[in-house]
Amino acid sequence: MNSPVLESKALKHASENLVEVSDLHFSFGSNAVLKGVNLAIPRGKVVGILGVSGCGKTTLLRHFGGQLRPSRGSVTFDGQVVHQLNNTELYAMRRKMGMMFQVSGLFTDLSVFDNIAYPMREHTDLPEDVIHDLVLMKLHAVGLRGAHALRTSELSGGMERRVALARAIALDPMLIMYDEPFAGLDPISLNTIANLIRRLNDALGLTSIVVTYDVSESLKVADYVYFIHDGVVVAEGNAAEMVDSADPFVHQFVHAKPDGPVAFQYPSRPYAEELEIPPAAS
Ligand SMILES: Nc1ncnc2c1ncn2[C@@H]1O[C@H](COP(=O)(O)OP(=O)(O)OP(=O)(O)O)[C@@H](O)[C@H]1O
Repeated sequence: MNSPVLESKALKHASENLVEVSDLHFSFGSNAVLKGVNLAIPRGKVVGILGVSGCGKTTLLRHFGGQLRPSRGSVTFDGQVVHQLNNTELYAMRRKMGMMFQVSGLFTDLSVFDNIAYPMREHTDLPEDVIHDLVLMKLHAVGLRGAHALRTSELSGGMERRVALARAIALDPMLIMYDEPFAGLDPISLNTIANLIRRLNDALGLTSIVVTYDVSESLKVADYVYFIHDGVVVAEGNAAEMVDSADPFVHQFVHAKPDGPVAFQYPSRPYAEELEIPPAAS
């Protein structure tokens, strides 16, 4: 039996992490995407989840919100095992999570104001005058209070993403998940989004997960990063540890080397065999 000291340490550890992923497995048909992911997201931190395109980052995020069900292992959010929740519990849990995707998903026929007000009107009984003030506060936080009357078609890509960010924090979530928040942005907008991720996390007491293939940006904003490759976590650490890491995978990724553990060449037969060159006579 565990000693009380060990037990209390284990409990303390559990409560320090808002999300815990344990031995997570998931396949799309015969395509095994997650093959035993283990990671923890501590409360109050910005955590980066990095990996090449197609390595399963989005699939992992979809387990956090319970949109996908693991074939083995589990995701625990705020002490609750996500795949064990019933629909009502799942719905309540999702209200504690905000999401911002690469594609903003804003309603194009609504104004900026109404896009932010939408989740408040849908999920709360707040009176309109309170919603009005809250929407302006959320827009102010992303620097776009003055843009509240614009239609989303009038926004630049960077502004659109900031509106999506304001909407993601509309219901004061505990956790905010960003899926490729930097993709396709010009350098200034990219910096703005990166700064906002950090500032909002700290000012609002959030926990943030940034899923991306953009190593340099994520190392600037994240307290801690995990590298995913071939369905498992292959490296983890803080930004400084990752920059100095001698691990071949991390080195390739951080220094953007075209070849390394992630091969430039798609797997193939030996060149000589393919070109049908006969072996040299001995
Ligand atoms: N709905 C789906 N049905 C079948 N296969 C899928 C589905 N969604 C993703 N996949 C496959 O699962 C694997 C992981 O995809 P996923 O989108 O999670 O990767 P990712 O790391 O987020 O990539 P990206 O950075 O390009 O978005 C890929 O091989 C992809 O083709």
